[in-house]
Amino acid sequence: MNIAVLGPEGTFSETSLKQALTEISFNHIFVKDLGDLIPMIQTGEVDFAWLPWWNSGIGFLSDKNGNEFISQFYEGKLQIYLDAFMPLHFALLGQEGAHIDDIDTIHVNPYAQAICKTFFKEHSDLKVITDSSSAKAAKTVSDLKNKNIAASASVNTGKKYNLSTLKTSMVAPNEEALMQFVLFGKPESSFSIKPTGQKVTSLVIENKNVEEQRFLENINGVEVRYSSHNKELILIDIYDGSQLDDILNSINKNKIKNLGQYYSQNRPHNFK
Ligand SMILES: O=C(O)C(=O)Cc1ccccc1
Repeated sequence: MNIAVLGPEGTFSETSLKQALTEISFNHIFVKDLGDLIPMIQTGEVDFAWLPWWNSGIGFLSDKNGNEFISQFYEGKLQIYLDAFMPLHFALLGQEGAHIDDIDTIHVNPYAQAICKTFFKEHSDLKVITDSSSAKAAKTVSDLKNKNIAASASVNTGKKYNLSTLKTSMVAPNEEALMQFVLFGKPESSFSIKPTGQKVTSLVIENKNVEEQRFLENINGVEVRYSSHNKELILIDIYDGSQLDDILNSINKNKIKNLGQYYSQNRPHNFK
């Protein structure tokens, strides 16, 4: 089984994929950009791909053109087969011997600035350069060998690229950066794994005429997440035994797309 995932070696995506799929053997194929994952599925180059989908700090993720992946799932023929939640520990990494006060430039993935808001507010003098992934940022900084340039990626990824840790966490305590990754593919793909975790059905609903968008709420035990860019899309995750009728009655549903029923790993309890 081939799974496309964001590279190079050491991305948060790769780490979470390996943690989520310990039971089965698979090959991972690295892509350079998150925007490459959906096309890899559509052209049939791979059957499955692993995508960072939603984050507790920034909501649904978008590609570099600003298109939310949830919109692309809503419009395309894609299904979720599994998901997993993992906290992100962005560390500040630099050359060996560098001191945090030496740093004037930082390489980050496109989402780190929004996720580590407090850090970047407190260090507004830093020049920020965006790379396609945290591991790409670490690799670039390692190759540059300049004591003034740092990267943000995990501590382990720093070790992989011979960088030392200048600060173990760039995520402020009040910014718990929980990331939801999903394994997705075409609806006809077959995938079997021993079920663990919470059984979930995800629906995307076009929600026209909604005045006020909230971020995440729990209505009668049903978790509802709102897309922030595309004001018309909401995601509803239904758990076994939940009351969905009230919600479906309370929204003006034009179209519903079922993204599939799957098992969810490490889903936080406050989602239920
Ligand atoms: O850059 C990485 O390491 C990724 O796996 C992608 C990603 C996207 C958003 C937050 C953290 C990681």
